[in-house]
Amino acid sequence: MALEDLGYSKTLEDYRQQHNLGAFEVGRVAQEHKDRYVVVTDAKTLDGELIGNLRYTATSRNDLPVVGDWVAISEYDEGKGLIHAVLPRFSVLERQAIGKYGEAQLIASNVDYGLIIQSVNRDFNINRLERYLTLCYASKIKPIIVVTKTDLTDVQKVNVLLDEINNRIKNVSIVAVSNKTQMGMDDLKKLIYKGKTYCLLGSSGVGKSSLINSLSGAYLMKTGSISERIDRGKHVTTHRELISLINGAILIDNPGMREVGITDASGGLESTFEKIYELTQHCKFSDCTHTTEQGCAVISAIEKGEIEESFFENYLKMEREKEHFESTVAEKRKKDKDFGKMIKQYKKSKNSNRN
Ligand SMILES: Nc1nc2c(ncn2[C@@H]2O[C@H](COP(=O)(O)OP(=O)(O)OP(=O)(O)O)[C@@H](O)[C@H]2O)c(=O)[nH]1
Ligand SMILES: [Zn+2]
Repeated sequence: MALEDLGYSKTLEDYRQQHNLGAFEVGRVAQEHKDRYVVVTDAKTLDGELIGNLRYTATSRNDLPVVGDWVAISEYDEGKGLIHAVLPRFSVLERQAIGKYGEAQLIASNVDYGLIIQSVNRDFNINRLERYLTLCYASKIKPIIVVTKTDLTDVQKVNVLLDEINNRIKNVSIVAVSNKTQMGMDDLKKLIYKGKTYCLLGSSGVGKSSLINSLSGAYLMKTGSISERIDRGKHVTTHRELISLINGAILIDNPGMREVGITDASGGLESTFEKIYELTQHCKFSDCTHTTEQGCAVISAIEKGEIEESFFENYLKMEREKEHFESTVAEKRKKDKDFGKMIKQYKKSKNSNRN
């Protein structure tokens, strides 16, 4: 596959030349295992390992390749490659590291568009939609909202849902589709662009696997809830994380992506809740808490029906979470720093004892 079809760009090629990486091949990381990476180049698929220098100079796991990364690689043996460098990322998707609150873990990089999926039935939840939206904005991923399973309800109900989304969420494309009847799929396909990378965000069972099948034009994914799959006693046969879509686009679907929640969303909230940020500029008091103050522009907008109260409540909830997350990150950094200091002190005293 040509590198451009995998999403390779002139910016990356310029970087490669400027950093004397021209002697190596370039490829895109399609899978990440413990110490090995499956890398796709224009000619073949390589089983890549990191050169020692890359491993030892990495200051954190985030300096190591993730799915979606572009890397400089050389083939040293049939099908085996050495990864020399990770090219700059234009977007990263991260999530809170499991069991380590306040720490982010990279899931994928260089994603252009995030398809935020919700189904019209019980999954539909506008607050959660804003959560995924914020995650996209924080990750520099352009969001597209996809409402699935429209065949399960009537057109009017779908329109009510679409109105509800349109009232709260501005400047984002919204498409309603059915994987079953393929209704609306042509509209969605118009938003799938050549050489661009997509990811799917949404709860379990909303139809992500079915959508991959619809958008790849192939039966790549077994669908059905986890229990359905266990009943059938079968799992997805081939493990793919970098998937070719119609129109020459790419989709990243790795296990981490399916569990993504919200991590450090600073920056993202300003975009999702732009209207509220605008209003707060007009509050009478600069330290307004927007709860009981006279002259609060937010309260007044809610009273006038200009914004929904639930929209504001979701904003407050997410702001609080963000603050909590940021404070745990700060605490963790401080702890690490204190620990570093302690080690230094210990070494110093050991040295002076020796003298
Ligand atoms: N009626 C209807 N059913 C759908 C549609 N899309 C998916 N389904 C069904 O919903 C169930 C879940 O679909 P999946 O595509 O496996 O959902 P998923 O989001 O990939 O689920 P996880 O793998 O658990 O994350 C399956 O039984 C599908 O057949 C749709 O548009 N209409
Ligand atoms: Zn206020």
